[in-house]
Amino acid sequence: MARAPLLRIGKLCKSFAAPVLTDIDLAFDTGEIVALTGENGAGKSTLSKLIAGLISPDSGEMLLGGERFSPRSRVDAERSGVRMVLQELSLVGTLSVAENLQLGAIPHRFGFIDRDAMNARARAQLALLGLDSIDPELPVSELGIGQQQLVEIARGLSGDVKLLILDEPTAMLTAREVEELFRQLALLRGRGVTIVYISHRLDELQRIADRVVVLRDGRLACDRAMAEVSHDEIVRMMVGHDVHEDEDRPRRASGRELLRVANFSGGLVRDASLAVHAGEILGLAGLVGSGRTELLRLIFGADQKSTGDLWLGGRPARIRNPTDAVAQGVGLLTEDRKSQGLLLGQALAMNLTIAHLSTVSRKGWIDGGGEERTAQQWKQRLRIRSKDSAQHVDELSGGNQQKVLFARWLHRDCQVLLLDEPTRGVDIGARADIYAELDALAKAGKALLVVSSDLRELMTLCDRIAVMSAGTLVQTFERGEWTEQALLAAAFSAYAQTMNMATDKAAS
Ligand SMILES: Nc1ncnc2c1ncn2[C@@H]1O[C@H](COP(=O)(O)OP(=O)(O)OP(=O)(O)O)[C@@H](O)[C@H]1O
Repeated sequence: MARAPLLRIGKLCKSFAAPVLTDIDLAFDTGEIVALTGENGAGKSTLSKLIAGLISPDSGEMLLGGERFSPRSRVDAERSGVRMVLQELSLVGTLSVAENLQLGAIPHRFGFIDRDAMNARARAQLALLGLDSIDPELPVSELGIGQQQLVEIARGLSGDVKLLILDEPTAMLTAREVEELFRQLALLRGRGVTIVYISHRLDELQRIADRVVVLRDGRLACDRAMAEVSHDEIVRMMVGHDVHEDEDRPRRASGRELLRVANFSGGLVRDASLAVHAGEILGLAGLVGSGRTELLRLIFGADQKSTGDLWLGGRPARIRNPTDAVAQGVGLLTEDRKSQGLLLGQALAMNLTIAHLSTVSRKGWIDGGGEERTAQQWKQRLRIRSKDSAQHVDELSGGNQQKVLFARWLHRDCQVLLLDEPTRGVDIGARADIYAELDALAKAGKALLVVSSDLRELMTLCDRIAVMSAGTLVQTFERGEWTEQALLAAAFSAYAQTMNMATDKAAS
């Protein structure tokens, strides 16, 4: 007799202003990894939030282990063994790793926090993901962003977990951390945990998942064994057409120098020098934590440099803060869209135009009609999905939020654009759209400096790639010169040197 699935979903529907999920029928078996994918705004997070009790369906039903399952809150779902790790980090930076792991259930003894018990429990939780090297007493803010993401996942593993939903879990992880996560997920599957894995990275899905579920416009477009479907078929089911990315195009012709930095130091960054010319895209590769984001922030004036000189358009310039940067034609698309970029409680239109208010205001007053026309134009051009341009950005899907930030800087029409992980959380079709926009910007004579953890992305987009390692710019490659292996070797080089020095010292 066939075993009943762990979770069965029948005719599930959810609308906000418009239908977001329609008649979803699905079943998840015990101990399988299911890939959940689809375009930005297709309804993946909404489906997961329904399962995890964060929101309630309008109609339809769920059965968990054969019993009716209608969680009224996240805690309610967690009591039944259903947990979700959200796309955005929700850790409290000032609290320790252990405190974050046990928020809401911190052990007490004689009325005082029992730190030994708390740290011991935290160590056991971290060990579940092979994170034995993380000190549970460290404040979370002192961990790199990849490690914070892993702590967030470890938190999802506390208690008795039957079903674990991971929303874009690898967006901020290094290749090594991804491997470790995959190893641990395979172990969890072996122990009978069902894992729903949401991602736009199809290569990862193909490696890890047993089954693939594709949502398209809130409906089920595919539910098949992963081994039966090809990469191209999944893309077609997601976006409705083929998507091609061209890694072999020639180098763009570049013009005069628009940005030069010399001997920049500050934070992690040491003595960094580079130049970007009109019409070219310079990539910044390196491991997570190598100082790429920090370098962009120093250039933009978001962090203060200790040394360094800067030239814009060939002239010496000073950028003391982001306002200075924007006034001088320099924009920064941030990696952490929630804390550093988006105005969450504000309308999409406002978020789009905030960096260039003079285009939508007259005599100091916002021209509502102009703002609306501008917003419509960008919505169409980047295919941003929202009810209307008054919708608050926190109601948009993650990928659509990213497109709003990108549109903001396109609208600002900067001469120099710094982009940190520009396609994070963006679906495959939209990614190709963003590549085309970046290409058009370069062809229009802008200078672009792009940080990405995805080497294939840099190899597709860039004319040159500079590699950072442990805070230093170690090598720059021209298009045609690089290989994936050479870029990786450069990214590891400064760490390898430090290790060799430490080994030599220990030996002598
Ligand atoms: N609280 C809300 N209020 C109004 N609309 C919402 C709300 N939450 C989600 N939506 C809408 O539901 C649709 C589906 O969003 P959802 O976040 O589920 O998409 P997704 O497939 O997870 O996208 P992504 O890949 O970008 O994360 C979007 O159009 C979004 O604007």
